[in-house]
Amino acid sequence: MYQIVEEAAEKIRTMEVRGAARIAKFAAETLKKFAEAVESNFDENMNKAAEILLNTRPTAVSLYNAINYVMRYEGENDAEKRENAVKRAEEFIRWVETAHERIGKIGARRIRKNSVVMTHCNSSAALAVIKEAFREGRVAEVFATESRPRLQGHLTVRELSNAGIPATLIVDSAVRYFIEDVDYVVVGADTITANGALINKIGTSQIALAAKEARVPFMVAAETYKFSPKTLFGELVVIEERDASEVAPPEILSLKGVRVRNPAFDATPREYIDVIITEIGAIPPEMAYLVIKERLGYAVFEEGELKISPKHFD
Ligand SMILES: O=P(O)(O)OC[C@H]1O[C@H](OP(=O)(O)O)[C@H](O)[C@@H]1O
Repeated sequence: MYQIVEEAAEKIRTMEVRGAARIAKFAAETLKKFAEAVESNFDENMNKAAEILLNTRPTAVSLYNAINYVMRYEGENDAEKRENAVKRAEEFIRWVETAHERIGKIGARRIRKNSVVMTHCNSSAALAVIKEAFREGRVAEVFATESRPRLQGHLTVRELSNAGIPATLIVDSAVRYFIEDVDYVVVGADTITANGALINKIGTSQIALAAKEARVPFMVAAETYKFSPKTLFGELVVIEERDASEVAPPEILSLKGVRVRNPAFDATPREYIDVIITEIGAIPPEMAYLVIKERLGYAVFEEGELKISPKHFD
């Protein structure tokens, strides 16, 4: 029974399944399958499964929000709890599936005709905006960064090519070189904190700096389940540091006195962000607190532990 969960966790850890939205949806799908398979001790088994999924990648709060949403199931007995958990998992999956279309439409409106857009990594939310803007004649060309070390930029240019959108792939260090040719930066999010900071793929904050200097608007596309309720209570976002072997070959890793570091994400303060495009509207980063409160539900401390009861609006 735990095989479903262990295998899913491994796929998230190794990034076979990646991207903040995809891992969240995948976790909800996995919990749904697991709930359907649990025969007894529903609470105990579900808690264990949730824990295994949670301990895969620490940074994207979408994973936490997905698991938390499903785990707030209710019921008098195991059968009722199962039914409710499955229902909640399906609700969360629908939330993921419907958000992009709205984000695409809202985000596209912010982009003027024939613009050049720069994006980083591979974000399904940012691509939703770019693709819709292209359909409306607003995007003419896209600069996509390579996004070392995992090269998600290759996925992005492949996707752009499939959509017929002219794309230029650049190395991450060429961002400032090309920023003058760009009208907008559009990136995704792994987490938005209560104070409106963006946690996204390593290198995002450097792009934000270059964009600010060149007065290029910096837009973030983020579904509301990327907002972090935990940060409202002072918890800091854990930045995942991945294995050094993703960055350098063995002959470098074995050099005496040399350390190789591989943080996967960085933080961009809200001052660098013009707007966050969510499925409920284009909001300033200063409004993150309200999104967390209104959209993700209330949070309370119970026996010293933070408990969050997510709500969902259609
Ligand atoms: O949810 P969507 O918009 O698809 O992606 C959001 C973010 O998730 C990715 O992380 P990783 O590649 O899983 O480390 C990137 O940082 C990307 O910007």
